[in-house]
Amino acid sequence: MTAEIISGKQLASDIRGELKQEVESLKEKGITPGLAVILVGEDPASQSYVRAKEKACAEIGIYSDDNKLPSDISEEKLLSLIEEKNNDPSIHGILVQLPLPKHIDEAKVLLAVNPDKDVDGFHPVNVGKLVVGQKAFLPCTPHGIVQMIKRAGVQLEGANVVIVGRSNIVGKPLANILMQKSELGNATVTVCHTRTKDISKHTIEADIVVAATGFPNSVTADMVKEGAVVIDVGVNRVPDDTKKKGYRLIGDVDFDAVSQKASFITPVPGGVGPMTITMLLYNTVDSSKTANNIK
Ligand SMILES: Nc1nc2c(c(=O)[nH]1)N[C@@H](CN(C=O)c1ccc(C(=O)N[C@@H](CCC(=O)O)C(=O)O)cc1)CN2
Repeated sequence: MTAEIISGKQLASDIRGELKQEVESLKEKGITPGLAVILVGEDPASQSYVRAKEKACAEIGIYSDDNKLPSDISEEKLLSLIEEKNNDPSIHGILVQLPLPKHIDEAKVLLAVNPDKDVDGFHPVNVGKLVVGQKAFLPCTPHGIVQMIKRAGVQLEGANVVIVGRSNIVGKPLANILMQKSELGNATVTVCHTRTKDISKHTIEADIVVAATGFPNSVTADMVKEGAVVIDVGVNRVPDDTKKKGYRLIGDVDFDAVSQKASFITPVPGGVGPMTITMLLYNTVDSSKTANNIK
């Protein structure tokens, strides 16, 4: 079997087209969705994600308020910038790019964002709402993954999903979305992690495998069953002198071998990554509508 590729790039472009139209009609009502983007430090990957987010905002007409802070900024100054954005009515979404430098307490920073502007869905209030099945901002990567699975026509209801990775950004929220009694859920979910005794024992039974380990080739062909759907969340930079940037990107999945066995697979680049940014745009537009009592 050769897997069908689920193109996150294509799906992202379709959804961004829909969002662009929605933003145009909001603007006719005098509403411009606004996103505050906060980047601390000079991590090259974070800089590139933030640039991509700002570009995506510009493309669909969202106002992006760009805040680049030095890596040695104090926690106090960062918290006061967040407070300023919490109180700014032109801002409907606030995102603090992660990871933060070691001297800043990430939990404290995420707690400082007004939950109503928390378009990353990382505030404990939104995390809690998701767990108990209340309406909340869904974290962007998990939401993007679920949209890719659904729009590929893959049945989630009753599916056995195995997520490899238990991060707060991907593994845990994805498990919670997929467990919901909703159209985005009704799956049976297993989360594997570094202390799982035999990861293959779980993945080999899965209808859908999500690899979010942060390590290249951590999901191999012998770990997945024939016809499984495989979603690759990894973005790993591998040195490559033949590339202009000096590296190439690979995921967490052994793509060539696994795509000979899977029914659907996501590529890296061009898979989950572009959907992460798209769902951020979606949450920002949604937040601007909620702030203006528009359904
Ligand atoms: N505040 C947040 N911080 C982080 C998040 C997040 O959702 N919110 N997620 C990740 C990084 N991330 C978004 O911020 C992200 C990762 C990857 C991509 C992406 O488009 N990847 C491309 C390749 C891009 C490249 O050339 O490097 C792809 O996979 O095709 C977008 C966003 C951690 N931090």
